[in-house]
Amino acid sequence: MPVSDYQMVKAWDAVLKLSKVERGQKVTILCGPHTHPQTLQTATIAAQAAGAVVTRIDLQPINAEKATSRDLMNYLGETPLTNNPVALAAMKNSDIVLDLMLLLFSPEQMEILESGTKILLAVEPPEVLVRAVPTEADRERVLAASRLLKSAKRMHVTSPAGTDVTFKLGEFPTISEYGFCEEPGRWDHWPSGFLFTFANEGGSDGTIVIDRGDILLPQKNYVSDKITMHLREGFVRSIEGDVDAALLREFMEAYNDPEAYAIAHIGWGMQPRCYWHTLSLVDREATSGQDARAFEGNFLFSLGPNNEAGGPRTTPCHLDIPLRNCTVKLDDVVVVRDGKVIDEAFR
Ligand SMILES: O=c1ccc(O)c[nH]1
Repeated sequence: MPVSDYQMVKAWDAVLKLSKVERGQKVTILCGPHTHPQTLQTATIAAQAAGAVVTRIDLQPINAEKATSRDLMNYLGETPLTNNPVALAAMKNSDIVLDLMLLLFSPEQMEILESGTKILLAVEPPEVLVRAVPTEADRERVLAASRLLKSAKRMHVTSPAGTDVTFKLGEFPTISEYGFCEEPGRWDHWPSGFLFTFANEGGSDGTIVIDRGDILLPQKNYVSDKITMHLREGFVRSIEGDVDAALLREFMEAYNDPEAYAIAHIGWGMQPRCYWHTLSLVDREATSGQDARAFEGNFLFSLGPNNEAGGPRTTPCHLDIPLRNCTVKLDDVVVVRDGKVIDEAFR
């Protein structure tokens, strides 16, 4: 559904207020040729209305020859900010960067955050952004769940499709995403509403079955036949199935990088305003798939880089795979049962 400029400005007003953008603060808007013009224009208006000093930095895209699609998360790590000290200095001297370009998982992003600058990623189209404007209640609920995840030593995930996988936890921090940045040095992604940690190095073992209807990102498709992954000591050792499995194998082989098969972040979705079904309604290239990452009750696992959490892996191959109908246990507490979040577990 089309979004009016007025409605999008109001959405940015809410997000900037939740992110504590105050009069006189420095807001830098990072964009590129793929940035949605309405998102850019309304972000600029809302930042000015908040009394901020607004700078727009427009960077040219890179990696076209390396990626196999135009999806923003098809090739991670190197970004247009790599080897650009001018733009990096501007962002390290800002209070908040509104990232309408996508820096995700880049060393430069880490450097900007370490300087105390906040970064809010927002690359979904306006109709998704206004549907999932974040709230304080989202933050409270995700943080309640993250307190449990932070203390867990083991995650066990099962499903009727045949998933039975165990992850050892504790080496890496827990990352909460609720759509705004209220603290210096915080990164978040609007829309979101999910949380994850990273499995201990070498600490993932078992079987993951990607069932019919589960989603592959950045492919942004619902798999039509089961894909079975066998994991041992933190790496996917085999990917079995029919055409979907063959497509996934070739996608990963194209990176020619053994780190692409490493388990990365693992967690679950808690956003009731994001849905499993929306990917069936949109042009795949119009979204980065945040509905799929955030929908309530998914089990989301990823493969590839773990530098975001301080790990050693920076492979550009990054897969996010949300599964339905899973049961997720932390130590002996069930936090998701058959695809339904158990809020009582966090109280
Ligand atoms: O918001 C995001 C997007 C991708 C990802 O892997 C994590 N969080």
